[in-house]
Order: sequence, then C-alpha cells, then structure tokens
Amino acid sequence: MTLLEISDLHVSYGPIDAVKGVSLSVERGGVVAIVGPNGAGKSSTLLAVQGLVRARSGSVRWRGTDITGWAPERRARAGISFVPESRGVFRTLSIGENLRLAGCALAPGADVSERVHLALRHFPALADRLSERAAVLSGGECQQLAIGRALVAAPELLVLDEPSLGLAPVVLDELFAALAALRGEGLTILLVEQNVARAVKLADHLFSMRGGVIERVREPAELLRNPSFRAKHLGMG
Ligand SMILES: Nc1ncnc2c1ncn2[C@@H]1O[C@H](COP(=O)(O)OP(=O)(O)OP(=O)(O)O)[C@@H](O)[C@H]1O
Repeated sequence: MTLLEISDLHVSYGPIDAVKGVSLSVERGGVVAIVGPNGAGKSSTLLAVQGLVRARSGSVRWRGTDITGWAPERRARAGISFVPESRGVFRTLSIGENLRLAGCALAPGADVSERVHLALRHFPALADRLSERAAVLSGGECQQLAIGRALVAAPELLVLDEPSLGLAPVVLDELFAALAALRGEGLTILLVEQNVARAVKLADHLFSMRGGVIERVREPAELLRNPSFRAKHLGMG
C-alpha cells in the first residue's frame, strides 16, 4: 500500500526554485532515502511533506488523500512525524520534559508516560536519564531524543532530515541500528541523508536529487553489489 505520494512537487522561495517537479512514493513499511549535494532541494521536499513550506504546485497525498493544503499539525495527527535537521530539542528542559511536551499533541486521555516509555525502547541510555537536562546531551544523544520526541506521537511515517549530521561513526552505528530496528517493527521512514554509505544500507529505494530535481532512482541492493560504488562510498575494493 502506498502511504505517501509526492507528485510533480514544486517549492519556491521568492525567485528561488528549490524543488522543480519531484515525484516519489513511499510504500507502507518501506524506507526511502533522498541523497544529494547541498542546495539540491532535499530539505525543501521534506518540509513540503510536513506542510512546513507551501507547495507552489504539485501534490502530496497521504493514504490516497490529497493533503497538500493541510496544516502541519493536521498532518502530524494523521501520522506523519518530522525530525528537523536542527533536531528541535529544548536544551533548557529535561529529557523527560522534552518527551512529555511532544506528547501534548496526543489525543485527550492518551497515556503520555506509556507513549514516552515506548518511544524510548530503542534508546535505553536516554530512558535511564529522564530527569537530566537536555543541554548535557552529546550530539548523538540529542538526535536520539529528537527521534524519541517524534515517536511519542506513534507515527506511521517518520520523516528525518539529515540524522547523521555532525555525528561520529561510532555514534552513527548506534543511530542507524535503532532506525533499522524501527523499520523492522514496520515503521515507514523517509529520510534525507548526505551519508550515502549509511543511507544505502537502510533504504529500499534511493533517490538522488540535484538542482531541485530527482536525477536518478537507484536500488540499494544493486549499488551494494556495484564495485565502483563500493570503492567510492564504502571504502571497499
Ligand atoms: N528559507 C529559504 N529562503 C530562501 N531560499 C531557501 C530557503 N531554504 C532553502 N533555500 C534555497 O533553496 C534551495 C534548496 O535548499 P534545500 O535546503 O532544500 O536543499 P538541500 O538539498 O536540503 O540542501 P542542504 O543539505 O544544504 O540543506 C537552495 O538554493 C537554498 O539556498
């Protein structure tokens, strides 16, 4: 079943055309990664999925319904959770407060503590430190908290903008293992990722963007068998 379908999406900032006719779809339970250089229009595509920028033209459909005109909070309630590149963690609050604040968007009567507990099941190090200030977190822990906040809403689709940004390889191992575990539980993921080596191991489909358009659609399994890709991105001869 197709969960998300982006069709001929255009996003502009004044005279700058950031996204110029992007079409892609995400199947339920699948992982789609968008890779490409700075300024390719990757983030703008994600922002349009969550309704944080307006589509100039084209459409975003969710479970078959056209949601292009929907406000961001309506999309969140419908099951789309966005983790921004900036991570959106409140450093002055504790880890637990950050998570419970994300729970504000839940339906009245929802058990926020239970949701927080479930959101952290792949991040045990955070679960033991709920009363600590978020300001003390390392970059990797901060990203875990950002993802944890998005998971509090029990989304169907997790949208991640550059989760690997600024993180050391050992921290990335842990982060991508958690994302793979979430995928294993059936969570659908759409991510922008400049780290092609990581993206290719997590995703089912890889879209390369440049200059606001999708240049190529590549299958990770095929890339992982391709000697020149392995040499360039995975450091393997
Ligand atoms: N708020 C904005 N106002 C004006 N121009 C913007 C804005 N946000 C992005 N742009 C421009 O739109 C184009 C696409 O940017 P976008 O952030 O979507 O690309 P990206 O592929 O995600 O790159 P990056 O990895 O650098 O974020 C770039 O030319 C960028 O400068």
